[in-house]
Amino acid sequence: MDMHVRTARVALVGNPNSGKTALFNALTGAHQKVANYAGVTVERKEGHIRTADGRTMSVLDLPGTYSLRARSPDEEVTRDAVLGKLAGEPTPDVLVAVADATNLRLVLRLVLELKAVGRPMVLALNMYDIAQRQGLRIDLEKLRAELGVPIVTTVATRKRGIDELIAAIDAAAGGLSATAENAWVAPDAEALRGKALEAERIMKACVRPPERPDTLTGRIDSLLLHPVAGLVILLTLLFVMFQAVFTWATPLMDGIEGALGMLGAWVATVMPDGIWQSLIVDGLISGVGSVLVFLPQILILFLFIILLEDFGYMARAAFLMDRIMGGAGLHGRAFIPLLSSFACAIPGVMAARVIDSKRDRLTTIMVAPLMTCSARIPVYTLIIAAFIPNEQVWGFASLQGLVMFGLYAAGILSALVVSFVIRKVFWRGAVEPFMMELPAYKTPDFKSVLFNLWLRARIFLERAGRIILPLMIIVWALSTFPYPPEGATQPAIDYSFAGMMGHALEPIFAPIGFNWQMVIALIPGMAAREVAVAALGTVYAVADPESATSLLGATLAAQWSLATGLAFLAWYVFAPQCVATLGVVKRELNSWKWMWVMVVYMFGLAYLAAFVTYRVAVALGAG
Ligand SMILES: Nc1nc2c(ncn2[C@@H]2O[C@H](COP(=O)(O)OP(=O)(O)OP(=O)(O)O)[C@@H](O)[C@H]2O)c(=O)[nH]1
Ligand SMILES: [Mg+2]
Repeated sequence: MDMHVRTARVALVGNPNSGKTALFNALTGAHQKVANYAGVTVERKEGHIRTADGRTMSVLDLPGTYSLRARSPDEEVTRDAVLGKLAGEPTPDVLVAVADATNLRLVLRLVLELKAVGRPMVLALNMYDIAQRQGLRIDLEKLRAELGVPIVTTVATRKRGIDELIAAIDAAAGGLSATAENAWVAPDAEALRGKALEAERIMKACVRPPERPDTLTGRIDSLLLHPVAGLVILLTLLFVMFQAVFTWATPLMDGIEGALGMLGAWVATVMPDGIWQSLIVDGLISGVGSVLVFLPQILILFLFIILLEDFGYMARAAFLMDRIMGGAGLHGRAFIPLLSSFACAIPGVMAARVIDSKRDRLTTIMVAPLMTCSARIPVYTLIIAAFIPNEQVWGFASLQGLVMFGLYAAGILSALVVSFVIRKVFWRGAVEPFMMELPAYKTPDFKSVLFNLWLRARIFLERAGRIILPLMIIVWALSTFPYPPEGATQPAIDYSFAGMMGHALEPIFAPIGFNWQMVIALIPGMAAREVAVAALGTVYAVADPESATSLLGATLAAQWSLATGLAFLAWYVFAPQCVATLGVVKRELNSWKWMWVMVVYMFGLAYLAAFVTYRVAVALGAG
């Protein structure tokens, strides 16, 4: 086959955290997730490069690996992609080995393994900016000669060396025969040792360490990883984060809330009273708007997370938590999936692919949805703002921020307890020690932080449009029709379909203090957690049109007892109210059984927690 007719296929292969995805984004203009810890990418992703003369090549971004002798599911993806064994996918024409230039020792061994595959190869020495800043001297000529592959230096985050890399890939693709067989056979321990020695020799011959070694990382680490000081710093950071979520966001939220209230009032004056006005004001503005208000808080939380990720702190936090997690029976690498679950359990469950042991992976997936995902933020903040007084405690901390902190802590603690129980009940055996490499500290890049934040905002807004909006139209319709009979004495909503459903299910939820309006909200809330907030907005707006233009929080504070509000919070720490997560759990574990185990145990915990909370609160006089 003529290589210049068919598009060449390129695969990016390298150690974890070497910048493969950053390079992929720079080459293709994609926006895949990049973060400063190992194991961010767990799936193959495809994109396209344009060469200088306008042809295209396809590129694969792959999970990081140290060897083609794959151990975990994500590493298998990389091995199979390199060897052309991935279903429906031809062997790549060119392998681009992506190396962290400051950490060549391990990647040289992988390069030697990749050479044995017998494909044309280019070595990208990425993070060259850091290598130069550290004063590391790499003899590129000698390295080229030793390895026998073309070498390009790159700085993926600044898009430096990208054109040169494309040219080198193009040149390597030009000279190949399309049918070359893969010469690779899985190396035995002996062969691997040989490769390691060879890599060591090349390393000595070509790389001279900096004259003044970098002591800053060591100095920062001795503080941040200190068993006592480190934990104090971690807790302080979390504390500041949750305080910020409440204090910084308030003015912005007030602004959005005010604007939505004005919009509703304006629509009410320009549209004639009646069904269309009710749909727009009660269904759309009150429903969807009650969720949109939470955008500032979500962005503040993500700003913290993105900054800490890029700086390289998250891997240190994992290191600090390792003893605690190990004690609870969690695998060291479970930290990454659990961390991702703070954004959303879906990427979290998928990230569990970095765990090689099947049982450890299952345990991690089973507890990942207990981490507080961002869809819970609207629920938590709505209820906290309505029921927890906006007071200072100890003179400096906001009580609302502390409650939020407590809810996050409850999620983490319950994940530890549940995984401990799974270990004790289902299987025993040693937990693998923590083996995550600590990345070098990096100053977060202003532009990419802003960009990541924008991506987050977009996800949130898209969910509001794609999931919440259509559901709110349904909730509105169910709460409006059928109309009450002549001479009805109760509010109209009592006679609607939603009212009937709510009243029918109310007895199940009465023991935990939920009223029928809440029951109605829980049903569409199965689609996604924040939908419950939107549904409450619509249900209360339909029930009392006067309240449509006032704040949902104020309505709830007037209608619910404190005990009910607290029980609702407790419910949301545990309830598995997200069909998308359940779908991903089913797919990743390839098992309906475990998905149902998750549904049952999480609803069980939710009911129990809400029950206890409600009863205790009532007993203390908050009923
Ligand atoms: N200074 C500097 N930072 C870089 C460079 N390339 C990547 N980074 C940063 O290095 C970190 C890791 O980058 P990723 O692209 O996520 O690494 P990866 O190889 O895809 O990692 P995995 O998917 O976990 O295997 C991120 O914080 C990037 O911003 C570079 O050339 N210079
Ligand atoms: Mg990646």
